[in-house]
Amino acid sequence: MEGIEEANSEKKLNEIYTALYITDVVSEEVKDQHEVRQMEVQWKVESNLESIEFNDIFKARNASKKPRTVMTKGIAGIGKSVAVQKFRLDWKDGRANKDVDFIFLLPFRQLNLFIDNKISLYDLLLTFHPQLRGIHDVELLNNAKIIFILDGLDEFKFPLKFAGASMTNLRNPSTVDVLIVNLVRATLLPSALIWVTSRPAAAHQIPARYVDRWTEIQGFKDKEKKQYFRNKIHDETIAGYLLSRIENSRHLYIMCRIPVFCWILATVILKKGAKDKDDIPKTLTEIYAHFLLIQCTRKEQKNEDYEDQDVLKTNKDLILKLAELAYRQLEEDNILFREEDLEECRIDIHQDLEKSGMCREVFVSERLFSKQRVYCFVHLSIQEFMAALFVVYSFSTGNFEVLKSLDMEGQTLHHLLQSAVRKSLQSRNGHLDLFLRFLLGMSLECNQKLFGSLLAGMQESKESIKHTVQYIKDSLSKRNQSTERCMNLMLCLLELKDSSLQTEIEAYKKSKKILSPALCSAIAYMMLVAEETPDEFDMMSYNTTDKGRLRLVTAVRGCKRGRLVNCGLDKISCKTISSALESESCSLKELELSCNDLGDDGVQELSNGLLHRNCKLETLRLASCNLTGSSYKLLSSALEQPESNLRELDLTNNNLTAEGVQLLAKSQLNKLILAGCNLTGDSWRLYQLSSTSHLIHLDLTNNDLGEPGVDKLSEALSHHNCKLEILKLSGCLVSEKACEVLVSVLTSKSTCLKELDLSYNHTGHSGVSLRSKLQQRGCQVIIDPNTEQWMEQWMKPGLQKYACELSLDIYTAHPELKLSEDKRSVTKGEEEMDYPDRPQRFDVCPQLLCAQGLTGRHYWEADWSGPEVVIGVAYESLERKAHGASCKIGLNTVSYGLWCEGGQLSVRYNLNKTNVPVPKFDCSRIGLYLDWPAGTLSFYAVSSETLFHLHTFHSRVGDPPHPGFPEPLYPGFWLQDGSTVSLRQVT
Ligand SMILES: Nc1ncnc2c1ncn2[C@@H]1O[C@H](COP(=O)(O)OP(=O)(O)OP(=O)(O)O)[C@@H](O)[C@H]1O
Repeated sequence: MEGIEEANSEKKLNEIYTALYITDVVSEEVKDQHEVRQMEVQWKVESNLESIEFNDIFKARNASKKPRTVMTKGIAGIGKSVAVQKFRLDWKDGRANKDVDFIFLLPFRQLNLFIDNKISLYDLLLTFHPQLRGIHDVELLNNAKIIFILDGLDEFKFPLKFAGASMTNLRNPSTVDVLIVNLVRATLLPSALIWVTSRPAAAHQIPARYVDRWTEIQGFKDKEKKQYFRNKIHDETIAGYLLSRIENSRHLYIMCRIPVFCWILATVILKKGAKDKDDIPKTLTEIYAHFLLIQCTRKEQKNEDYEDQDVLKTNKDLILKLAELAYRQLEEDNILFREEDLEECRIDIHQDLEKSGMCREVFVSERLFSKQRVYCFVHLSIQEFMAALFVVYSFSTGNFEVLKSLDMEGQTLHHLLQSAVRKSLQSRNGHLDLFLRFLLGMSLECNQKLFGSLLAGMQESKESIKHTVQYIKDSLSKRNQSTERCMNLMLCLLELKDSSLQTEIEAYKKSKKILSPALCSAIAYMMLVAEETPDEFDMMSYNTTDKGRLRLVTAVRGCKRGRLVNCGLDKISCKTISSALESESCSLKELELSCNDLGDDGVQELSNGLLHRNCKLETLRLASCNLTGSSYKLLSSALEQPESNLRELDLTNNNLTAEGVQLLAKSQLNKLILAGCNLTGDSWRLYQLSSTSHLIHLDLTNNDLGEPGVDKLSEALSHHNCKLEILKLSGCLVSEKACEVLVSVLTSKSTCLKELDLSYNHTGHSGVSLRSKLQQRGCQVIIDPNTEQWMEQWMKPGLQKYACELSLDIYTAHPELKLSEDKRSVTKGEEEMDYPDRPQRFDVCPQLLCAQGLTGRHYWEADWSGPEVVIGVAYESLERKAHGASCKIGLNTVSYGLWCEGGQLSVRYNLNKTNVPVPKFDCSRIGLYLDWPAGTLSFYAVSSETLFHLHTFHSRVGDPPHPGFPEPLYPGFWLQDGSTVSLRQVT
């Protein structure tokens, strides 16, 4: 086979070798983070993971010490064996690793053959490298610089037991598994370097403590995919056509990162190219079926047109014998066969193998050992394909005897497929995953046609396919399924051309069931490979845990609008998002990351993507993300890029410094939201901001600008550059006097302004006058009723202006909650109060609500003491009589809560729990700010007059401009025994 068999000719290997993308830092300790990135690279290999030159695999990186043992993982056919051969060849040709004395390549598939005998490491090396015979002094090996390459751990049939006794002597015989264990744990040849390769599911057989570096082969990047096909298909037209077809199909495009798949596809296309280029096979089964036909015609009908059915008829016997061999050996987990194995399947080594005009290339003889010949299929995936063919054929001819090991519970196709799914799920190393995909593919009527008379006996199968699809979906929902298994099951559905997949993903969204992290990985992957993806991806519509959400992040690159609000995103998620932004094919234009504690580290990661020339983002929302000064520096450098597309930025509820404002002033933004950013009248840069020629919409809601601020803004508004059309100064301490300044500026010259929001200020008569004057010029001015009552209230600084009067509602109080006379304080004791039964009373949960259902903007504070309390809000529909999560504040979709317990604080909504950073001061006073129309609820720890932002929830039930909460919200509390909560008078 190309790259392996023919590469016995080294020239061939140098010719066909196309650069592989190998990445670092895939340690088991960061497995979760890795899985996210793993999917990321599966989508498009152009991720921001650093790549490694494989010849440098043993070099120290980032000041760490040189690794002794390197594990390289990679899925089937990704190029592990080719990579290690090229590594050895480059060394042999003096192109790399010149200081190394010996490289010993020991493929596990061949090591299997030694398992029955005891052999010393020295003799084992002699068997593989007879040239060593001249070296009698074993000490020489001990002192030499040696690299052992142990290729294909997944193909080793025997467990590696690392707890066994050590051996140190090269000449002492032992079983080959013991030799490997001692090499890896450095008791044998401690100074030798070890490179192990494996398919992912089997890599864990070497404990993480013995592995110094984890790497992964990710396959071909885009450039290399193209290069591979151009090298392989010399006809420019066919190559160009194939590449454009691949680029148009997400599924094919993703598959083509896998070299073996490229090879098979190229072989098929080369043969079909002249004949039938409009019909590019798409699923794995289709492609391998075509490949089989081509292999069969290689010898006898080179370059001649052939009829598929004739080929199958002529070669039926041999195909079936090979298929039987493939299946029998797969059952045993065998990939190398001896002559007796072939004879058992009636394969005549001389005739059939010689003849293999039909299948010659499917076999390779490895005459490694003088006494025995061993064979294998040219690639394991072809054995997996042939094995599936044997199973389907046997089933179609009613030969159930040979299918005994599948433990079928009946004799229908559904029973067959179901037992195959079950078996593959039980497999320890995933060795039946690909087999299963082929088996399912072959059970489709449309694919059976490809096999003509071979599968003529198959019955109508639609019902069975329906049952099987359901069985796979049920298996996917099981909580203990690993990511790899889930992924394979999803790919099985693709192979079955199951059109309900998208509907299924929608059903997962609506389902009350908690989606496991593994299922989330699979869902994200499927969203990426789906030919049609939704315009919007809203993370909160999936019912899962933080871990699940981290896995879902990858899906963001497949849509135009990504909403990842309140998702507990961290630095790693930002890296994933960033690499999406860098990708040429990512169409993300709107990204909402509000209410995640990203901090400066998160923005640092994000800025790589924002700075990238491929970034197409137009809108970025980072409200309540705890950003500080350095975040603004990073953001502004991204915004200043001439090619930046970003036009809308929301920084609501972050602490924005004057320097931050100055930085943003240089941007090309059209819309900037700086609500609640702690700006004051002294933030003199405001002038700069509003006089930039790009800005059309500026929202400064809830900043204490006062007169000095309005003065500066007025100056900006009179600037000839100012193009502002919407200006929001709601809750900005705009007094009547300050408003007069606005009147004089805005009425003295022409203005672009179309909307001016002056609500929650005391603008008095000037406000009324401004409104009528600007109305005539086509500008809408929003002001509050001009009443004395509110005058004082709206001119209070900060959130105090929204202070509201609350009282505890005794009719909702649990019987063990004792209220104070003034209904502003509550304590949980053990004694039951004599409260009358009420439908609104909490019977089980020690909880109560306030009497006021809030809409509009409101601020209130509560003091708490005791072991544990929950402070939050709930809709009236919160359950009162039930046990469990449906009635407790914060554990369902109808309430939000801050849990205060000992020194810890966490916020909860439904399944989401986010620990919030605890400030240094005592957190016994909590402030809550509800902006009901905007759909935000913020929690603060209050110390003297300072508010420390803890967390903001964002409800986006409706679409802008009315995004807020759907119903009034009632403040409420849950108390543990001995705890007290008191509502404070906010002045
Ligand atoms: N770098 C490469 N350049 C060109 N072709 C490649 C490259 N790597 C792999 N191939 C093609 O893919 C085939 C499979 O590669 P290889 O056997 O190395 O995969 P593998 O990762 O070892 O797979 P498995 O886990 O199934 O053993 C090769 O025979 C060759 O045709």
